[in-house]
Amino acid sequence: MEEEPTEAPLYIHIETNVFSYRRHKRQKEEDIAVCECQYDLMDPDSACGERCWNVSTNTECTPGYCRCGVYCKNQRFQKSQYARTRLVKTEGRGWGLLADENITAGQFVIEYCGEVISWKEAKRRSQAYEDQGLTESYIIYLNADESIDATKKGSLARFINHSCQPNCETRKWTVLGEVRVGIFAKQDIPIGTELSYDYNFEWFGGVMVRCLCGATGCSGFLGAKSRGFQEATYLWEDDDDRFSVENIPLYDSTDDEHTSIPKDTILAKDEPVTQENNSNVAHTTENPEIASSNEFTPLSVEPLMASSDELTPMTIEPLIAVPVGVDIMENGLTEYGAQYSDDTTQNSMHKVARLENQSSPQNNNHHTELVLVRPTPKFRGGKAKRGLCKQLNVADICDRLASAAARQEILFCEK
Ligand SMILES: C[S@@+](CC[C@H](N)C(=O)[O-])C[C@H]1O[C@@H](n2cnc3c(N)ncnc32)[C@H](O)[C@@H]1O
Repeated sequence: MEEEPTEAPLYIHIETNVFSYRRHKRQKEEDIAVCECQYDLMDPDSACGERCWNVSTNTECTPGYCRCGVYCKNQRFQKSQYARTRLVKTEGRGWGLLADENITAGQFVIEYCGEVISWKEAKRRSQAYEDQGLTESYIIYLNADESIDATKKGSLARFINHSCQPNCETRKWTVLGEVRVGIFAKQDIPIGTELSYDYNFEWFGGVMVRCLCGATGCSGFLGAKSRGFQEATYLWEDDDDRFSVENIPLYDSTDDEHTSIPKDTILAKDEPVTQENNSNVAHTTENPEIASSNEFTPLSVEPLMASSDELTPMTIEPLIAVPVGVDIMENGLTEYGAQYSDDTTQNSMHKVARLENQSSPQNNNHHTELVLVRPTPKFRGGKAKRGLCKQLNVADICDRLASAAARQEILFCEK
């Protein structure tokens, strides 16, 4: 079925994300999540294994801040601890990536690296690639604001094809303050098997690609279940809010809305692309000691903006701390307590991360609503800034309401 590669695809091979439109974030010390693991020679899992807090929140340990030191096993993105893989030419689906060793369920296979770009830029590039007649798409969503474009620069993950019955999945991890996207094995994968994941959540919109994955129950097109696809093919009713902003999940791995751009994404004809480490046969990705960084995101959501002359001054309360602590009990339930205080910023962040995380790696089937626990904003002098209350002009607001009933209701309440 598979042929050996004949000619090397053109792209620049990278093993760390490239930041094209903004700087790489610098992690502040107070934002570093420090776990409680301590290496015990007799217990290999003690060095940041499944029981590590950071692992359970999809956060990598920060070197220098983990007591397990060099034994810490939770720095896989940072150390590019990839599975061994190699390129193959497939029939009808271009290049693909094979497992070049037996991979076990849950194993980190490879990071999806590319250029981290804004959502706007992704949209622009997607159109440009399409206009250039490029037939493969390499842009995936990292989060609501950013995408990863592996069209010109990327890791071998860019060659992983879609399947409606995939053996891998994407997961987002926070690494040194940046979100990054990893491909993880959903099941044991024997050597020589083609790797695949479901593009359904990553489709960006645009040209439809007929899916040739061959799976029973194949959805027919790449990303056919994605929001982008449905938006492009569905006739909207006015009151249809299935894809309203409120319904857009916050970021996360296998279940959230990644997006791969439409089909025609690729290299500018006038900008030839080169491949570092150029080889036209197999690329292996075993343990390169290089760091990388980034992740996916969904949806084309136009910001809800109004021009200033349409707006009545409103009371704007800063988002202030919910005065409770939140904890996850061992059984996965959420526990609320009164342990929140100004100096628990780090803890709160950790807890939020833990909540977010429940819907991904180890608990992919358990979707938990995100409970947002925002730390009280700190200001110089250590005092929290409280709400700035401006007076609402209720009559003016009412003037702008189409419904008389709503106007009356508001005026009545205001009285
Ligand atoms: C991220 S690239 C995957 C690598 C690509 N095959 C290559 O040669 O570089 C995504 C593109 O591969 C093709 N592709 C991936 N999975 C496919 C599938 N199941 N059926 C048809 N085409 C597929 C589509 O053209 C898609 O835009």
